Amino acid sequence: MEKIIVRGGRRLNGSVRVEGAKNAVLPVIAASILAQKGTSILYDVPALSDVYTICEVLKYLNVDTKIENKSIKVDATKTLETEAPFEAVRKMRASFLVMGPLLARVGHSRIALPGGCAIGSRPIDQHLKGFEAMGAEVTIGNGFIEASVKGRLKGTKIYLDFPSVGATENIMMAAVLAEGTTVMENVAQEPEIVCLANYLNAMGAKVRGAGTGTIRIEGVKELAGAEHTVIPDRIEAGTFMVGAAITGGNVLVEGAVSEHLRPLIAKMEEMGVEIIEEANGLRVIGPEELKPVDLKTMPHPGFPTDMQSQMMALLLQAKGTSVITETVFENRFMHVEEFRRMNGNIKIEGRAAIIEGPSKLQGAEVSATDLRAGASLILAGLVADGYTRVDELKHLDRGYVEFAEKLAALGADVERVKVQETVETEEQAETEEATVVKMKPKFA
Ligand SMILES: CC(=O)N[C@H]1[C@@H](OP(=O)(O)OP(=O)(O)OC[C@H]2O[C@@H](n3ccc(=O)[nH]c3=O)[C@H](O)[C@@H]2O)O[C@H](CO)[C@@H](O)[C@@H]1O
Ligand SMILES: C=C(OP(=O)(O)O)C(=O)O
Repeated sequence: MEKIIVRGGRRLNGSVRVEGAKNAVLPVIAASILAQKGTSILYDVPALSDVYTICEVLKYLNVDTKIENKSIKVDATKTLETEAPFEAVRKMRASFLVMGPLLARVGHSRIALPGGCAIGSRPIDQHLKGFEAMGAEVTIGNGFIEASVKGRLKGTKIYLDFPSVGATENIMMAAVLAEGTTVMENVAQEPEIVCLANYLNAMGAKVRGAGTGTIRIEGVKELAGAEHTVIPDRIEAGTFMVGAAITGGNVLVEGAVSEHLRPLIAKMEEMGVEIIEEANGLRVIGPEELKPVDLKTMPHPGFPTDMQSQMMALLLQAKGTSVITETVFENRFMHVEEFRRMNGNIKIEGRAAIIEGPSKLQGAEVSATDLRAGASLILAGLVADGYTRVDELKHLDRGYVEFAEKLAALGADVERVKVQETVETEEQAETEEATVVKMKPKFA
């Protein structure tokens, strides 16, 4: 079993470069399926387990991918398969994003139902509503969702009940090859949507309005592979910004785009954190004392749910009471129990978490309940007394490249180790200690 072990007490100093965004690269790789001719080359691709997972899904669909040095070549010119089995979809819900492109290009797709996940039930009704509105017939059975259309999908007007990021992306990818014009309303406005639209347009699509509440797509007959650079990861950037703030450090987060981080910057400044825009990123300087704030997670440009647990770690260090309300996911407070193990003073009331600070955090054995929780527990460990050991790193590896190594380069006392649990009998337990072997992360 692997763990990250942190010893609290060091300030972060120096600079760190953010990777390409996980939540942008996954839909972009899925969109590559739409290219009937030519090869796509994507740049600034992060070495995350999720990227390998989506490439595995593409392999089932007979799409070739080749990862090389932060770039990836995607060739979708062979005859496509249209079925993605559960073993491909279970690791990552974003695998479902292949449905829109398949439906658009070959008129059929059968994808295993993604199933539940640590942060809530996460239905896909809005994706399906969009496909059906464009003329697809959707059936659900035996753990699969099957969608098919005779001929091409038809452009239409679609109003989403909620600005779902995944539904906006999936429907947008379906609509680019539809006959006629599709107008999507109440859509997600996240920077990752704009990144996807730019890639689709580079492939020959006609998408307008991405980044606003209404997207208008004129369907085209064919798309070709294109080159595209993935935007910087605003959540990884935000995580390091919190790292600087929580330790009272001074860190330049290279590649952080202030426009993408407005809600986080606003809240951190309210807390007394100094954030300076520099030519190549954002400099974050932690104050001696942090002020409490209230925040509510919302679709972009509201406060991102993917930064909720990191902000909770920070608010545990603020002097006074803060309230975080989670409105995007129904069950995204699993990390609270883990923070409590570290002596964090947090109460849950429905969708709100009430945080009393400053909590004198103590190192403890904790589990990453999801990928952001993993990062947040490590952040809390940076200021806790003694050693914090975080396990379930498979979640962390979905969203962070070399997280421990990057923190160590900023001066944190942190390392990733492999713990070989060799203890088999009680007798052995008295004589043998678990062996700790330092190792590089799996996806470096
Ligand atoms: C790979 C990726 O980009 N993941 C991000 C994406 O996830 P994802 O695309 O899954 O998130 P959505 O925006 O779709 O989900 C937001 C909310 O809408 C609900 N919903 C969604 C679709 C649907 O058909 N029906 C429905 O009810 C979900 O259950 C959830 O409560 O956006 C989330 C919200 O910013 C982020 O936390 C995730 O990191
Ligand atoms: C919830 C997240 O991702 P996913 O939608 O891939 O589970 C996340 O990135 O925090």
